This record gives sequence, C-alpha cells and structure tokens, in this order.
Amino acid sequence: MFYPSALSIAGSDCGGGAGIQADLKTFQELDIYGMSVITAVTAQNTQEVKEVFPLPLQTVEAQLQAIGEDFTPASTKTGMLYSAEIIQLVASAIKCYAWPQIVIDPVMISKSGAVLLQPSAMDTMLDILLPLACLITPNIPEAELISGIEIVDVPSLYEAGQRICSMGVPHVLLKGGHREDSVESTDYLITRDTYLALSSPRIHTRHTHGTGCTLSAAITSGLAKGNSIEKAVSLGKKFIMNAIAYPIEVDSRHLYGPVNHWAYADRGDMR
Ligand SMILES: Nc1ncnc2c1ncn2[C@@H]1O[C@H](COP(=O)(O)OP(=O)(O)O)[C@@H](O)[C@H]1O
Ligand SMILES: Cc1ncc(COP(=O)(O)O)c(N)n1
Repeated sequence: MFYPSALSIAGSDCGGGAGIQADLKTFQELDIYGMSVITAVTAQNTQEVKEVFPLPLQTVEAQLQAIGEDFTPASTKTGMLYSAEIIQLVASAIKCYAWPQIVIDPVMISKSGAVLLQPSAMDTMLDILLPLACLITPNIPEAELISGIEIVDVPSLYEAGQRICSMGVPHVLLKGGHREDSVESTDYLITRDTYLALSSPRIHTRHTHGTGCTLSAAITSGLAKGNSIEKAVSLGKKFIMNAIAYPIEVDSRHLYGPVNHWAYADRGDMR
C-alpha cells in the first residue's frame, strides 16, 4: 500500500497564496505527498500580478518526464497553464504515463485581473485536456467563457454546467464564489443529468486570494485518498470554507489576502 500522492501542474505565485504554493500547502495539510510541475513563474503579491514568465517548453517537458519516469501520482490537478503549447505537453504526459484522476482548475484571470491563460489557448484546453479529466472546477466567469452561456440564475448555471459536460468531462464543479449578491456561497456539482448543491455561508472578507487553487487541491487530495468525486468535493468545500472563515493576517497592506491553509475545524474528518 503506497502513501497517497498528488501532482499539481500550475504556475508559481511568489506571494504564496495561490498557484503551486497554495496547492503544496493544501496537500501537506491533508497528509498527501505533494509534487509539482511549474508551468510559469509569476511575480505577484496580494495586490497585483506584476509579471508572468512562462517557462520554456523544454523546462516544462523535462519536469513532466522526471515525474512520469519515477512516480504515478494518485491524482493530478492543473492550474495556470498559460499557453496552448504548454497544454499540449501536459495532455501528452497525462496520456503517455496514464496518470489517473485529473482535475482541471481552468485558471484564466487572477482576482487582481491578470491574464493567466492566453485567450487563444482556451480551445486547446477544451479539445485535448478536458476529455482527459474526471472533474473541471470553473468559477462563474470561466464557465460562461467555456460554455458560451451567460449565467444569471440557477437554471442558466445548470445549463452552462451541462454544456461543459457535453464537451467530454463527466463532472463540473461550478463555483459560486463570484455571486456577491447571495448570502450563501453555493457551488454546484453537475453531471449530464444530475446536480448537487453545496452551500456554505458567504463570508465578507478580503481574504480570497487562492480560493479556487486551494479548493481544487483539497479535492485532488480527497481523490488521492480513494474518495468518490462527490465525497472529495464535499471535503474540499469544507476545507475552503474554514480556510476563508479563519483568515490569517500576514501583513496589513494586503488587498486580496491569503486564505488560511491550516484552519479547518474537524481534522479527523478531513484526514
Ligand atoms: N466570500 C466567500 N465566502 C465563502 N465562500 C467563498 C467566498 N468566496 C469564494 N468562496 C468559495 O471558495 C471557492 C472558490 O470559489 P471562487 O472564488 O468562485 O473561485 P476562483 O478562486 O476560481 O475564482 C468556492 O468553494 C466558493 O464557494
Ligand atoms: C500562479 C497563479 N495561479 C492561480 C492564480 C489564481 O488565483 P486568484 O484568482 O485567487 O488570483 C494566481 N493568482 N496565480
């Protein structure tokens, strides 16, 4: 019996709140052996993404190969992939090494407004990466772009989720964090013919940097431990709820402050 392991293929956030850093902190907190393939280095803090440096393709490919030749992660998540060329490398590695349980967090634009996926790369993501995944976790703006459906209420949200399922992925977790008018923050786990609503109280906070990364890493951790998608998503929702509800003040200058990666209440249940 091997120790559960997970891989994050994502960008680096030197400020430590999102990207690879958020993923590895989450894996560690959930007792998962974490690995990383870095696609891009960003110079960012809680206020802005100052610069994006996509890594040379050879550098990304070498990392994928090094992992593939020596490990089989029990589950893998993708975050910031930036370009069509990087997406092609990632999809090839997933197929070549037969990595199971792929979760796509289709990171496109940061909370501070920076482009983390070139618009021209979206079709490549949908055509070649999406069909390899068991779950995709778009926020509302991402789901609108992917599905072409404007989300104004629950029926249109459900329709957008089903449209994304019809593109070749069995589960869509459509996250409700951007619905600021609501008293609850509800995420919807959508399949071609069902949906499950997962609600938590909406918290008024500046600490939302890295929420999507942290949630998808927590779900990926749950999958690595052998949970079903439904159970892994519900554990992930619990993890992010606590990480938002009990924020840490690292510095008073923060704009979109980080979440708290070690703040969940019921550790026994998560582990
Ligand atoms: N203010 C908030 N209060 C409670 N939960 C939130 C809040 N903002 C986001 N969430 C939760 O954080 C997770 C990430 O959601 P979201 O912010 O929509 O994603 P992203 O970071 O990709 O934009 C979801 O589970 C969402 O419900
Ligand atoms: C490297 C990297 N990956 C993902 C995000 C998205 O996180 P957020 O939407 O909270 O800014 C980010 N800012 N940086």
